[in-house]
Amino acid sequence: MEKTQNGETVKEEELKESCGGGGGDGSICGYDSLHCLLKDNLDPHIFQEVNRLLTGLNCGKSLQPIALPESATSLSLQHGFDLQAFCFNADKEILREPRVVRVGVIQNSISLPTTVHFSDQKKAIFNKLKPIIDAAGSSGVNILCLQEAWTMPFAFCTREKRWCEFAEPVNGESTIFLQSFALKYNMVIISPILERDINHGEVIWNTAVVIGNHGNIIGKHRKNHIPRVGDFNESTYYMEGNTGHPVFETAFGKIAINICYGRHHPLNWLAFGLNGAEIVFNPSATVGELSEPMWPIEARNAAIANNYFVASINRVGTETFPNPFTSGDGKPAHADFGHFYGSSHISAPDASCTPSLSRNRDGLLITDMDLNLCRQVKDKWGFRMTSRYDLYAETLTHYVKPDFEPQVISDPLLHKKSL
Ligand SMILES: NC(=O)NCCC(=O)O
Repeated sequence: MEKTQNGETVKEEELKESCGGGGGDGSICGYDSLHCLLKDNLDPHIFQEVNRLLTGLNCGKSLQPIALPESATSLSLQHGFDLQAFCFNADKEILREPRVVRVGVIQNSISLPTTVHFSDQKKAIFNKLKPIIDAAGSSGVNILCLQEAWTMPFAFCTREKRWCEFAEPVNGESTIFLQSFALKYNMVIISPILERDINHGEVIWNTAVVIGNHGNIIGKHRKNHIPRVGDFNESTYYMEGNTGHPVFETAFGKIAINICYGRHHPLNWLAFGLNGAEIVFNPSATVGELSEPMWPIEARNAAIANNYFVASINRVGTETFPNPFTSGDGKPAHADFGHFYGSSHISAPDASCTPSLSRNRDGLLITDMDLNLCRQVKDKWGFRMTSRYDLYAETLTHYVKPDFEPQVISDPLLHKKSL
């Protein structure tokens, strides 16, 4: 039997080949994303309704795409990266002007096999990113964020210490590389790297460096929560961060970075919100088998609960390592981490969200966001006002004490034998 796929007729067997998440090419049944799959296969009026439920409405409408300059679209065609752009509006206010900021996020696969010389691997990633950053810059992006540990393969599954050689100081090679783009395009750039802290015994951290639009280093944030799940053996390499929950006040708004696994921790999201973040970036590296059903939910929920925008970024592709490793689950040793499913997207405080970038291709997602929306949603829903922080402060104060006992009221009849 034959079916339609991306507008073309294909055999049903071929379609099945690329389904099931783990399907050969990493696509979703041959489609870049769930959004593309639904759009191509549903009647337009049914798709409109499904889309309303899946991605919400912003100021009463589905998100509108933005037209980008030809310089950006031609770079995406020439280099084969997904390029999408949308606009989040806010209501017009009487006293405040709109505060529209253009935000970009980049997802990418590594560029060379993990067996080649480390400096060649790093250089190849730099070269791959150049045209994507140029597309962002020439589109007028104000704040750009790259994916977690973007300079390297996500080698932490191996537990081999040699990958520590990818670590660099905050003012190292990758920062110098990005500073020139920040200056050229008047753009704030968030650069998540494996950091080596030279002044403190050469300790390694998982860090996001915030580069200002003048090419200056504004500061850094270190990943607060380190995964101990599946093949994410990151605690072998670095410790929980010691930078708290900083919000960086930039020329384009107040931003924060919640690095990858931190997205599973609602208090982590809350703390960035309490410090006044308007946009929280979540640079990540995660694989389909582990987290894909959680991916569209957690970021969106954080945006809603904390009245800020969330930009979620995940790398793409399957990375294979020289030596097989085990997952400690009794299954055979293997040499790849599984498929990093991309699907970067942006969520707004009003529960609307963009479609995702591709599941298997590099991509640049650009959104205009009117930051006035954050306060408008606060005023409408009153989450901050009704939050009862004093109540929870008390609960947590008790909980962290060694003599804490859970507040449980048992039914006195629970253990009585029935007559
Ligand atoms: N990089 C990272 O923290 N990954 C953990 C896996 C997950 O949170 O999905």
